Amino acid sequence: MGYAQLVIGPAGSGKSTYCSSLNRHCETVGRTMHIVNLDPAAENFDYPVAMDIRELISLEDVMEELGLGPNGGLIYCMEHLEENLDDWLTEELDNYLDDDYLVFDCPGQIELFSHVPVLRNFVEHLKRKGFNVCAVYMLDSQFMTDVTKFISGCMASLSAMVQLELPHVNILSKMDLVSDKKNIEDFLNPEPRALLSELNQRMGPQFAKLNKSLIELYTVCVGSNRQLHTIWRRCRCESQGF
Ligand SMILES: Nc1nc2c(ncn2[C@@H]2O[C@H](COP(=O)(O)OP(=O)(O)OP(=O)(O)O)[C@@H](O)[C@H]2O)c(=O)[nH]1
Repeated sequence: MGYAQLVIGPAGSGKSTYCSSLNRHCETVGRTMHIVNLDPAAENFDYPVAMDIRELISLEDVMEELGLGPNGGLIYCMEHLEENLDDWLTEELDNYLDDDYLVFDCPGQIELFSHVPVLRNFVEHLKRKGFNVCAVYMLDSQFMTDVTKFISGCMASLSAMVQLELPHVNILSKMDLVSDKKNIEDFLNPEPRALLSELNQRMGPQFAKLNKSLIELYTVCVGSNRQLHTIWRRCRCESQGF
């Protein structure tokens, strides 16, 4: 059985940087892993690319030939990938042996892990090929600096959990940019009533009922799935000067 991480999260949240850090870490501890680029728009890589969606289709070609914009073009590319799961992906996966560890660096379009079924079907295909898959959700630590951003970050991550139905780990990126780390501690294991009271203070009274429902949802999710809790990461990017 092979193993796979699907690295997802909003655009610019640090997915590629995480893949690169993970690669350096594995090199240091003598473990082998292979990083797959699933972003048809990606250009530069700070890690060795084992498999690349751009060998199948590139965003630039799609935009030029079909006259699509960057977002529509990307969805087109991902749907093309979906159509080629049994051909291109299967052939590529055949190069990997049992026990190999693949890390998929995904595009950041939120549609892919909220409602467009491409990634879900991609995961199903990996599972059929004998891979044990988990999702790694990158969240910019700026989402942990106030209650409204925190709720929005949790909801985006929750939507990926519901859509993909995978073991799911949240990782906070860009911790080096947070000046007040104490503030983040407060959000790592928050008290629902305190969250609600803060939300109500931040928003107009007409949102009180919505706020209550959101916090109830948050409480149910955290209660039933401890994985919603966020693991924070101090990204070690010394080589990039962070
Ligand atoms: N300071 C700091 N910057 C970071 C960190 N991680 C990523 N960045 C920067 O954030 C920007 C986006 O990082 P990427 O790793 O390209 O993010 P991504 O999620 O792969 O981006 P897309 O592929 O466009 O969705 C880059 O300029 C990175 O150098 C971090 O831990 N600290």
